[in-house]
Amino acid sequence: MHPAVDLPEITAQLTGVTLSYGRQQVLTGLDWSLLPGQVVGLLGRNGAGKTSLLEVLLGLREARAGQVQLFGQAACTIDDASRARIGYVPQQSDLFEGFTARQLLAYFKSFYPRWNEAKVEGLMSRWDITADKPIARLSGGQQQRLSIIRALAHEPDLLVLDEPVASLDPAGRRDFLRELVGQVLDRGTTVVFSTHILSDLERVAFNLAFMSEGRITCQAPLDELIETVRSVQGSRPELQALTACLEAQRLRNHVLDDGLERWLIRLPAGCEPPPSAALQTVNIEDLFMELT
Ligand SMILES: Nc1ncnc2c1ncn2[C@@H]1O[C@H](COP(=O)(O)OP(=O)(O)OP(=O)(O)O)[C@@H](O)[C@H]1O
Repeated sequence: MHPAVDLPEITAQLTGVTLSYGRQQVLTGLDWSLLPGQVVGLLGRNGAGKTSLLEVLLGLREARAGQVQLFGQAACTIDDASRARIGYVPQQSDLFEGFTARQLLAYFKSFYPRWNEAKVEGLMSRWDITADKPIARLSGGQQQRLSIIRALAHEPDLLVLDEPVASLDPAGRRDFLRELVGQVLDRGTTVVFSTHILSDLERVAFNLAFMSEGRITCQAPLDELIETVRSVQGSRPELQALTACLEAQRLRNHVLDDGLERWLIRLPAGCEPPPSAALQTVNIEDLFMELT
């Protein structure tokens, strides 16, 4: 008999998730898992379904089919103690505009067993948010920062951010990313956030999850993708033979005007293809264009 192994609890697990709005199918049998301490940048074109996916993940929207588990419970019926382990910054800020920042934070503090006042005070002063001004009179970027502070304050185990940096200036984005990384290193928080700003992802070398046609089509650390994904051109039989010989996985293929094809392939770890294979390296923008 094997000794019992203490496996870490999976933060979130989605299996065969399907979601439609009327006749429009947005999630199509999507599988995804998030592990403790993972920082995942969710990438997809406008309208790909990122917000819908994050809402389903959090149990805010019910999938038509499939299973969504959060901390080992069904996401739609999660208990209060587990819900308190989640921090969420939605794309549309839901701050109460009549409140001041101080009133808003005091209100939310009352819901959580854990609340890091020192972190709140530190971020409020570093991010230049006036505590006693009505939220409606803060700028869009300041409101977004306040929303991020609110989500970080109770030290969540899962932090979900839907385009959190959209209205932040470059200095604000850099500071936010530093805070995010600090959060993960200090507490092992699982973080998932959607973004269109690829340079921010390059700075932190997160895991990237690419969304296309209602599914997560590829997820891996950025540096691993840069190391292993290649573009190659040739006739279909040549490319078939090459990928078989290298034991590579085909991620995408395009038929070119001259009858040749261009394939995006993923090499197995440690594979060193011969120079004659003429493989081209790719960058993060190529990955976005090809995989979303
Ligand atoms: N409440 C809704 N009712 C009907 N259709 C919706 C609803 N919410 C989203 N959609 C549609 O579902 C699709 C996916 O939308 P979603 O907002 O999830 O995409 P997204 O990837 O977050 O987009 P973006 O990058 O532009 O924010 C879109 O075609 C959108 O029009």
